[in-house]
Amino acid sequence: MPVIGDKLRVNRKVSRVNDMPNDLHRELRLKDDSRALVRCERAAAELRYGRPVRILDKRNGGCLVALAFDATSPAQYEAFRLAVDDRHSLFLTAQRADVMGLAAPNGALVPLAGLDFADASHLGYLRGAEAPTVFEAGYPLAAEAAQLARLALLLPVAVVAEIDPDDKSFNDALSIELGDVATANRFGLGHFEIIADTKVPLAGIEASRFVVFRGGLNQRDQLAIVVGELDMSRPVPIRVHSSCITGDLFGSLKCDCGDQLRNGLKTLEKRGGGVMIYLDQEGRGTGIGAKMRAYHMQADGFDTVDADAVLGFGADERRYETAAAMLSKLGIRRVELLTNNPLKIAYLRACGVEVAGRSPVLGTVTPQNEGYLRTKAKRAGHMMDVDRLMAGMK
Ligand SMILES: Nc1nc2c(ncn2[C@@H]2O[C@H](COP(=O)(O)OP(=O)(O)OP(=O)(O)O)[C@@H](O)[C@H]2O)c(=O)[nH]1
Ligand SMILES: [Zn+2]
Repeated sequence: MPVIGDKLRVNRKVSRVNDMPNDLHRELRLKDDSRALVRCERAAAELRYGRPVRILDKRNGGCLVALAFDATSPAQYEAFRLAVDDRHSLFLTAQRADVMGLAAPNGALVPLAGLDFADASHLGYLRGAEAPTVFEAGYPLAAEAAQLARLALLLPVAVVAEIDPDDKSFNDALSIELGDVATANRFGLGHFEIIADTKVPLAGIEASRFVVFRGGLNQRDQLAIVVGELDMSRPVPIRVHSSCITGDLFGSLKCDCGDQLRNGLKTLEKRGGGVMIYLDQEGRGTGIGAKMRAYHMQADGFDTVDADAVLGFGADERRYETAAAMLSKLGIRRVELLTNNPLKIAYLRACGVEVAGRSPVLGTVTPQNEGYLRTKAKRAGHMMDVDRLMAGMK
């Protein structure tokens, strides 16, 4: 791959730009969409440190100041409460509101006046919280705050207060604009460069290369493992796998991910060639922290979907623009997808990938993962017959 060549080209460009200061400024200026992306990334970092962020509705002149409750300390909560004169509310997603018995399809805003940090925690994400008697329907600025928290891999629960856009008390808070998170998601996931393409022989699969992509949201590096030779004249066998640290790496018995990863690679090898796209989407896009909190509830009998809903998440928070962009960069248009998940097929198609066929990819049923597999089949429509799998094991 011409990675070193690419680097040289970039260096030549930089030195040319250095000779011409005006062009340098033009090169470094951000375009509108990437401005939204960078605003979101910076603001997400602020939220993770428990700092407030302003969300502006430029069209209607509104302004909301928000904290991600998940990353807020009691002291930060108290400072915020004082700064907004107790006019703060907790924004809960529609899923969390539903768990609490509130009919709020756009999410719910629960006034927090008089409630302390522990009360707010109960309302925000803990189990068995009593439904509040007073709440308002959510609105887009508040929902944007929760989406930004989600982007920061925090629970989608925001402490919010409306302020006058000219209010100076939050002057040093970073601002995003309404709609920025959607723009960031759209724009941020489609732009990739291959920065390395290196042979890494795997046990039993010696002909494999690790291709590293850079770009997208947070400029996070993403990985494709190319097995054997790709035959582009036919649909290319592809596994799009979301990371599961517990299963892929440590052999957790609670899911089938590790088996699917290894069986998927074996299948690609048997077919003579294919690609494993390994996406940085731990816990169906909720992050390892939320996934472990959800596991904690599963130990008490919640299934995987209900546990995620308690934390405010939808049944599947993943996105596949990244996978589509990686496939396109590899020159792959038509694929045979190794999956049991009908939604994954639908999402990839919606992102422009031509899914010409599907093959199942299965793992072993264990006493610890049986419930999880049944839930996948029952609630997410996975094409997998758990009883047959178990009968086959006997
Ligand atoms: N939130 C949450 N995520 C989980 C749980 N168990 C596994 N996961 C995540 O679920 C995802 C599974 O990803 P995949 O194997 O790509 O996809 P899939 O939806 O099972 O579909 P297949 O293509 O048929 O395997 C990974 O991101 C895991 O980390 C759980 O109990 N809760
Ligand atoms: Zn797993």
